[in-house]
Amino acid sequence: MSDVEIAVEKYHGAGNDFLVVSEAAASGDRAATEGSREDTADAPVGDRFAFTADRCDRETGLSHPDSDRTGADGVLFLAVDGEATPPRVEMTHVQPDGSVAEMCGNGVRCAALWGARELGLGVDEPADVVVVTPAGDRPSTVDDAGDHATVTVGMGRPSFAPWDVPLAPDHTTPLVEETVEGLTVTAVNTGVPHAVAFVDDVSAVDLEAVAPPVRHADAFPEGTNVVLAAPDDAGGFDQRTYERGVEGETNACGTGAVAVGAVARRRGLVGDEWVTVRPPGGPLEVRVTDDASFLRGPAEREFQTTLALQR
Ligand SMILES: N[C@@H](CCC[C@H](N)C(=O)O)C(=O)O
Repeated sequence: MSDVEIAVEKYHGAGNDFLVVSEAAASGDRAATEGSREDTADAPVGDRFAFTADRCDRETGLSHPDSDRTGADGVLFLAVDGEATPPRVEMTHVQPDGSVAEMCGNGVRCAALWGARELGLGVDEPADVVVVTPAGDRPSTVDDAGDHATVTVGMGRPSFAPWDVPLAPDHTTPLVEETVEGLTVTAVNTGVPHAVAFVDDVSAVDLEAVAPPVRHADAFPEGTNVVLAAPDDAGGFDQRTYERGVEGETNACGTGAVAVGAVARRRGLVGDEWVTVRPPGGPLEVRVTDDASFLRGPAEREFQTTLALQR
């Protein structure tokens, strides 16, 4: 066993926070450009799942004076291909429960900002970056790639189809406004599954109590995120999300915000325009059309630090 040092950064998008590990260090690329090959090994993190559970813990995980929260909602393992046009960032999002998320809207914004920063792009003019996820490519535009950026992401076409959500095989039609474990929800996949419940007031619901039975319901064989939405006075929506993988409420959920937009559009509450969705961590803009959806919001880099790992 030997000690290796790895660089870890922390980013967040509307308070949905992530540790970022550059997979470039795995191949030695980054070390080569920084002239410190001796400090890195072939893979920056040997056991990604143990690393994520350990460093994301809200009590005992990674803390830093430049961040007001210990731990994180997950780890983004990122690799950038700066030769591609536009550049591509491959994202593997490991969650605290050891699962790998197929998509993450806030994570994609952070990954796009990270990629732009790695390549020195997005400062004088907006930079296009494609984030590669298991759910497909997510074309992104990074504006103002300092520590605080605005990133717009093409989120693909939301699907209510039972096989896409996915729903259990006995569901042959979309699950729309049905009561599941006491909550009336509509199921939609925006890269990952969401059960969206429209309520009068999101803050009046005990989310930690009502969400787990829905998250684990038989209707959702791969589980689901559980989203509360309520129209606000300005034509937008308040949002709260209980996330699968984190197994708790997060400050924001980008795929969840798009799910709110998709369900609101299906209910005839909005059309194809941009609407504001407000999770506790700050506003996000979403737009849903017949064959596409978009997410726009902040991405911020909080700090970089070095960790010594035993391998
Ligand atoms: N926070 C995310 C969603 C991450 C994935 C989710 N927890 C799942 O397992 O489905 C977002 O911003 O979209």
